[in-house]
Amino acid sequence: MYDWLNALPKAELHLHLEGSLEPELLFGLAERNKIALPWNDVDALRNAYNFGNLQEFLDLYYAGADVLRTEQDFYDLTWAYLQKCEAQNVVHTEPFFDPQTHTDRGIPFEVALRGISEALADGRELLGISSGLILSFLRHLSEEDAFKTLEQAMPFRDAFFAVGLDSSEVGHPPSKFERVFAKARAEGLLAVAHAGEEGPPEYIWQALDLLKVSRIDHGVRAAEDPKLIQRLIDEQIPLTVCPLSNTKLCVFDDMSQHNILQMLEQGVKVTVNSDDPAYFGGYVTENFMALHESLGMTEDQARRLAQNSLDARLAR
Ligand SMILES: Nc1ncnc2[nH]cnc12
Ligand SMILES: [Zn+2]
Repeated sequence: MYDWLNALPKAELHLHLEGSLEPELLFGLAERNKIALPWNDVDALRNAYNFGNLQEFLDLYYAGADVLRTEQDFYDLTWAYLQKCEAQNVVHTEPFFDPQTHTDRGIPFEVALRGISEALADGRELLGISSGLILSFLRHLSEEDAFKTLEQAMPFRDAFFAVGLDSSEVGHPPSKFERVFAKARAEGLLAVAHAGEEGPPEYIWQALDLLKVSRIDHGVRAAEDPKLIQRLIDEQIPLTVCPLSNTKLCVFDDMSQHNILQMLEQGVKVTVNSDDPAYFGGYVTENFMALHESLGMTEDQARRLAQNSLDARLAR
């Protein structure tokens, strides 16, 4: 089944580039940039990948991203991810880039963006993988900070097709960024947002009504609100679901409890994605495989999930 799932053409619509930083590359970049790490070796770092919730993961994820310093580092990170895409027949990808993770440490916006954009261009040319980049705001930071980030991005407007919203969800509702998203949309950017990962269904309503998103990232807590589920079905709003992420971050205690196939059968436009594959134990194919092993996902269901991902592409 693994090889069959791997060969299925698919799109990835929920991937944080910083979350694809494998421990081996992390150690390699630390050595190249002469950065001392708090872990003795790759195995010690991997052993730290035990998370009780989203925040515990984010603390390690931001610490890991500190090894990314130069344009070449961002190129290497993105290129390594694209090679995984090629190996798993991911024909199209729409990754997130969180500039604040880097600008707050003194890395210029354009250094990170240039490395990422060059790798995506090479991915198109050399691997035939189409892509579009999402400028994502860190929601634990202020509205003012997000406005500043949007302003920094404007000289590079054409490098992005959408804005997104990620990081610590609870306590940072979409409403906090209503005005920033309005400005981004006025610039012609589309909008997506993480909502209903750890946060309540109300955050999904806000993302739809206040941020006017075209897609919801995660959204698994929509299942608690039948009216919301009906709206997602009626309007065919895609959810970018990340099964291995949800179990690693204890959104579900076990994969056997995941609700993605239930939503699929209800008619919700759900897709399968890897979120932060280096930290959660696998890329897109491993996420599909986990659904097969723990939930009995059939080939027909896998085909529909893959087709949903191709239908839900926003970058052209
Ligand atoms: N799963 C996730 N939720 C929110 N922010 C993130 N940043 C990276 N991964 C994330
Ligand atoms: Zn995410």
